Amino acid sequence: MEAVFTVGLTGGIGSGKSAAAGCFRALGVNVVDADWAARVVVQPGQPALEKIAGHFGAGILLDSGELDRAKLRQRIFEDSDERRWLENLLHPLIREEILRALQNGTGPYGILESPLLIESGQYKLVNRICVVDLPEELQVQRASERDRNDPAQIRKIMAAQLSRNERLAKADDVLDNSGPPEKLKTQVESLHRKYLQMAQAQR
Ligand SMILES: CC(C)(COP(=O)(O)OP(=O)(O)OC[C@H]1O[C@@H](n2cnc3c(N)ncnc32)[C@H](O)[C@@H]1O)[C@@H](O)C(=O)NCCC(=O)NCCS
Ligand SMILES: Nc1ncnc2c1ncn2[C@@H]1O[C@H](COP(=O)(O)OP(=O)(O)OP(=O)(O)O)[C@@H](O)[C@H]1O
Repeated sequence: MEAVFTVGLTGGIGSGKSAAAGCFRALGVNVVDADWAARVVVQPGQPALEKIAGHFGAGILLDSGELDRAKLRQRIFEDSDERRWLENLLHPLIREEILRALQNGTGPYGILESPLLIESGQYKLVNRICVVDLPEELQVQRASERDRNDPAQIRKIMAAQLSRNERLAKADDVLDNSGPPEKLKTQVESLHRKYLQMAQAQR
């Protein structure tokens, strides 16, 4: 099967990946979300969920049998060994789910939206890297407002991700999301024109 031209869309927690992805979707692009794939692989009945309950104890599940995400979030960002254990289990499964969704999608090109595009090796699945960028303080502010989360926990999560400069060093394209949403949309529209041409040229 022909590989579809694919752009990796990345940025730290609360950077505005979902906002940018929404603009690309509105333009008809097939957007695959790694956070969505990460949820699919731990649905009740999936072997990974049983392994998580075996490792962290049955208390990591809600009464409904679903994963208690808030509890697991607390555990893995307190303890980097536990986080690595979870990543070793989930990242290969997430990768398979992403590949399936990219191959099944329609649209002129694909976008893989992922917070850990570079860290997890998922960048190997894409032709280009687009980074959603903003100052780290603004990132903490937006992420903690959205999740009604303690800024200290957001900082712990950021500590498990690349720094702003490390991420920017890997970028082929940058979306500046320090301004209002309308400015992000204009930048997406301009990148979309460029990606359409690149996808066309690859065929
Ligand atoms: C710990 C979990 C259960 C918390 O779930 P919760 O619903 O609270 O958050 P959600 O999944 O929406 O993630 C929110 C954000 O946290 C950050 N994040 C999640 N996992 C990680 C990680 N392993 N390392 C660094 N940042 C992470 C990302 O910026 C992500 O967008 C969940 O994030 C998880 O299963 N993480 C491990 C799988 C993974 O690495 N996912 C990242 C996408 S590949
Ligand atoms: N330009 C902007 N101006 C103001 N608020 C914004 C802007 N862009 C995004 N936001 C808000 O900031 C928060 C984080 O944005 P978003 O959910 O798109 O980030 P994300 O990168 O997808 O985060 P995560 O990695 O946690 O999924 C949301 O509440 C969103 O509505």
